[in-house]
Amino acid sequence: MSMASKSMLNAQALARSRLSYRCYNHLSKIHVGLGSTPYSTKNSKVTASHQAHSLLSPCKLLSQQKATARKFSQRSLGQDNLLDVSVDSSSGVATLKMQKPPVNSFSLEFLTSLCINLDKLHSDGCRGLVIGSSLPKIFSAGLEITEMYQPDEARLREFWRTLQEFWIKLYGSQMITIAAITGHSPAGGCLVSMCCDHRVMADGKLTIGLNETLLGIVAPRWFSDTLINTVGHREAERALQLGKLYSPQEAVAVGLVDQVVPLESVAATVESTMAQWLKIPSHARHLSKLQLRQPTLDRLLHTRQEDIDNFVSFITKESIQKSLGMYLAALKQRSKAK
Ligand SMILES: CCCCC/C=C\C/C=C\CC/C=C/CC(=O)SCCNC(=O)CCNC(=O)[C@H](O)C(C)(C)COP(=O)(O)OP(=O)(O)OC[C@H]1O[C@@H](n2cnc3c(N)ncnc32)[C@H](O)[C@@H]1OP(=O)(O)O
Repeated sequence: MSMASKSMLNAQALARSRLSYRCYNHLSKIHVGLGSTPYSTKNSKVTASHQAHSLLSPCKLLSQQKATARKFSQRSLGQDNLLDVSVDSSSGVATLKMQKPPVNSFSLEFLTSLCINLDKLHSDGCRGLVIGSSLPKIFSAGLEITEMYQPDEARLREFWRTLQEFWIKLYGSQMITIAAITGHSPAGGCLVSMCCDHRVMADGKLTIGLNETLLGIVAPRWFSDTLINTVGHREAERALQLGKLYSPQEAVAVGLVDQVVPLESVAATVESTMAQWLKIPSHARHLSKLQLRQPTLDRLLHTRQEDIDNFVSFITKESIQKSLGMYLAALKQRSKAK
């Protein structure tokens, strides 16, 4: 699709959009709440009135996110249930499974839904969060490349702002966060898992890493900061330049993931790790996390607009668009050849 026709479609979508945030929120299968509020769990049933309650209850949203949801909700209407979220009533631990076939790539709508759900879980008082995937062999393929290829600029800006928002929320989250990496986790997928406090990866023919340079693009500073904080400066230096995708065994050896276990043991390992973390006084644990992560968070928080401008100016360069186009074509070709 040409840039002009993509812009026109986006303009039409914006003009048509009459949907409220409440409609948007129906996209996610979420019924959460703690204490006296009803919620859906593996252990408890959800009644119709419970569902109505959770769908109607107001969420704490930044005004930016509300605007995003209103602006672009039309496009996301065809995609149901991007996330499967449940809360265990006894432990207060939420499980959020990404289910956006084929590869859980982060589009604007998906990122918005993730932000909304993080806010909701936090405001409902969840103590822990497990992030996983419902798709076999895929954690997440990272950013939706078509968001960056021949983009509409307004949408591109919103896309990046929402990614920043998601990273800020997750990296500094008060909840104990554990990534259950049961599939490939390149680029943005790796970033999301690195935002978590602990990573459990399935063994097998899977890869994880920041491979941006293989696409001809550069991981922004906050991606590389996150990697440096995870694996150390020297390893990050090599990995970022080479666009290194690690096998699970390589990833555990450099500390990119904390545990590698057989696929069938991932859930139990995550559960027992979470149980251990839950024993630590929450306030002290979160403050300790922030002591280490706040400087990294601040770096982006103080330069958000500049970061968006840099991203837009970089990604819309003709040479970068050409690289992205070639990478996308190669992906499609490989997929067709299977
Ligand atoms: C000095 C100046 C500095 C300035 C810096 C400023 C700003 C920074 C600028 C830019 C940074 C932007 C950051 C980007 C981070 C990213 O996340 S980019 C995305 C990177 N992701 C990848 O490279 C993963 C690509 N995908 C794969 O390798 C494989 O799909 C997989 C994940 C390993 C799964 O393999 P599998 O065999 O199961 O599936 P297929 O390959 O067959 O794919 C199925 C289907 O999905 C499509 N697809 C795959 N990944 C993506 C994607 N990320 N986005 C969109 N579409 C994707 C694939 O094309 C197939 O489609 P189909 O052919 O239509 O079936």
